[in-house]
Amino acid sequence: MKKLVLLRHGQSIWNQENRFTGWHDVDLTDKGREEARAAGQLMLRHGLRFDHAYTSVLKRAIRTLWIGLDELDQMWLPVTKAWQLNERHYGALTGLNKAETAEEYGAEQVHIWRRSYDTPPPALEEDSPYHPKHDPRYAGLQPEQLPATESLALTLERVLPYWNEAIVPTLSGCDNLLIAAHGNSIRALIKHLDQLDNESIMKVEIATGDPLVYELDDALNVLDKYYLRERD
Ligand SMILES: O=C(O)[C@@H](CO)OP(=O)(O)O
Repeated sequence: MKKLVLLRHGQSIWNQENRFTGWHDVDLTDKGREEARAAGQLMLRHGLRFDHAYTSVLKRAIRTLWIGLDELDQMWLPVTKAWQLNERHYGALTGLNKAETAEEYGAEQVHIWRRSYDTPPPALEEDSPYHPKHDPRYAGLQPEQLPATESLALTLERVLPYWNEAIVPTLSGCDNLLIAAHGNSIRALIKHLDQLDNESIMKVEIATGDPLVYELDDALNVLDKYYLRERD
């Protein structure tokens, strides 16, 4: 039996400030580091050790992974960083306060932007400093690969090919894999793994620093799924 653990990063500075974040590269708060440490300790207590780890190219996920692996004494682990595991791009909402945006546009509209399956937020202008074309970490990508906004559906369109082409071959050849990522890139993976329809995935929320375990057979069929804290 294989184990796949999905771990959302600990609280970030913009989570704390209640700002739309997406691809903006904001770090963890002290609380976020503590959440990452607690997640690592929880995995340690349950005897989890990994053969490989994946994360995004955003420091809140990378640092959560580092802290978790440090707790497991597995800092030596091979790690693959992939932009495809980034948070969904929040478009022109990036940096805005979520409560103030709800006051301006209405709670219903903001809920549609945040949780509808296929309605993306308004797109970023190309000259916005938040546009990924200005960020050297994406210099190797084609212009059409760089999002100016993303719905969950569009996020899935880049997460799923990466899952199939990169993660599945790795997972097929090992026992235990850790993915440290983001609320919406993890929701995209969950939609695929649990075969949820577009309606059901809207209700799925992912907490920070809360390891979610999938037990899989050799063909990567899901045998069981649980939050590790439920078994603590
Ligand atoms: O701001 C973001 O990038 C995400 C995750 O914090 O927010 P939401 O909860 O709206 O998906």
